[in-house]
Amino acid sequence: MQTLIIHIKELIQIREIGIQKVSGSEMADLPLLKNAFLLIENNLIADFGLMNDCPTLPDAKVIDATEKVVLPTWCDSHTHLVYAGNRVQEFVDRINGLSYKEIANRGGGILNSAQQLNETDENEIYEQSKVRLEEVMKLGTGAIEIKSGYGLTVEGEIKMLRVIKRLAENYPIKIKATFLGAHAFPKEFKENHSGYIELIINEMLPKIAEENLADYIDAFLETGYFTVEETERIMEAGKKYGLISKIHVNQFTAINGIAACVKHNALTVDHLEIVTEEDIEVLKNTETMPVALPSCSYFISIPYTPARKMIAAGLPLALATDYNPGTTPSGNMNFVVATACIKMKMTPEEAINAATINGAYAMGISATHGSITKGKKANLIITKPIHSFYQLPYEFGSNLIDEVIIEGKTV
Ligand SMILES: N=CN[C@@H](CCC(=O)O)C(=O)O
Ligand SMILES: [Zn+2]
Repeated sequence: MQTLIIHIKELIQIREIGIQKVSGSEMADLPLLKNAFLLIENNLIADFGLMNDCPTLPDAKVIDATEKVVLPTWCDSHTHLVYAGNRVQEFVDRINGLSYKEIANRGGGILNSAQQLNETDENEIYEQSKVRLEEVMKLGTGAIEIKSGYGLTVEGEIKMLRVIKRLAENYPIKIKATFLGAHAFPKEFKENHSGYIELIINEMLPKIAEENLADYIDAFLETGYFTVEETERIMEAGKKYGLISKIHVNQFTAINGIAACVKHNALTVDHLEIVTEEDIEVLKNTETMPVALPSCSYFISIPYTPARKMIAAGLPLALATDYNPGTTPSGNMNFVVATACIKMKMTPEEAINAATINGAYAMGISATHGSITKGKKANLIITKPIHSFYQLPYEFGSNLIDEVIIEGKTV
C-alpha cells in the first residue's frame, strides 16, 4: 500500500538517519523542504524530496497538501494519562486561594487521585483513559509515555500498568510505560518511608518485571516527597530489572536531585521549573535529556523552565505535556509548543525540535520516531492551509491540524 503526499508547502524536520537529539545552538535549526512530496509505503516513510523529483505512481493513494505544512507527529514523553475521575474541586480551591502544597497537605493532590483510582474498576479506568488517548492522537501526538503512580498499592500500580499495556495493544500510537510507585507516600506510610520503599522494591517491582509491564522507572524527587537518597534507592532497584530512570525533579525546590539522576544515568530529568547554575553544570556533556512541562507551569502558576539559560549552556531540551488530573489536565502538545514560544522564549524551530526529535529521545525511540527520515514510522501531521509553520505557535488557541497519520493510517 502506497500513499503519496504531494505539493507540500513546507515539509518540516527532515533529518538524516542517526540523529538522536539536538542540543544547544543546534536546536535553532529546523531543516525543511519547500514544495515537497512524501511517499508512505506500508507504515513507513519510504521517500521524500522536492516536487520536481516526485515519482509517478499510478496505484498510490494521493493526498494533495497544497498550501499545507507537513511535520512529524508530536512525541509526548511525560504523561499521567491513565487516571480515574478528576480533581476539578481542587482547581476551584486553587482559584479561591489555596496552593498546590496546601491542598496536598490536607490529603488532596496525588492521594486524592490514588483514592479514586483504587475505588475504580480496571475496565472503567481503561474506558476513561482511552477517550483521552483518542483525543491527543487527533491533536497530533504519535508517540506517548504514560506513567503509573496513582495506585500507590501493589494492586493499584499493577492495575494502572495493565491499562497502559491494553492501550498499547489496542491503538497504533507508540506507548512507553513508566512505573511511578514512588509518586507520594500513602497515608499509612506517612511515618514509615522505608516501609513504603521496601514495598516498592520487594513487592511491586518483581511483579511488574514478571508481567513485563514497564519500560522505565520514575520517582517524585522533591521536598516533602522522595529525598535524594530515597530516589537513589528506587533508581538502583529499577536498574536491577533493566528499568532506566526518568525522574520528576526540581518542580518546586532544587535539592541537588539532578546530580543524583545524572549519576544514575537517568534518561530524563523532568519539570525543572527551579534550576540552579550547578544543576545546569551537571547536565552538561551527559546523555540525560532535560524535559520541560510548560502546561503545568501555566495551570498551577509556577515558574517556567529557564529554557534560554539551558540552551545557551549547550543543553538539549524536550517538551512534554505532563497530562494529569492535578497539575495539567491537558494533553495538547500544540498548546505546549505555543506556550514554550510565548512564555519560555523558545523560537518555533527550537520548540518543534523539543517536541519531536528530543521528545523521541526522551522515551528512547528516536531511531523510529521524531523526524521525517527514510525508514522511520510514517507518523505525520498535515496542517490546514497556513502561511508557514510559524503559524502553529502564533495562533496558539486554534486547531490548525487537518489530518494526523500514525503508522501510515489516518486517525
Ligand atoms: N509532580 C508530580 N506529579 C505530577 C502531578 C501529580 C498530581 O498532582 O496528580 C506532575 O508531574 O505534575
Ligand atoms: Zn508528571
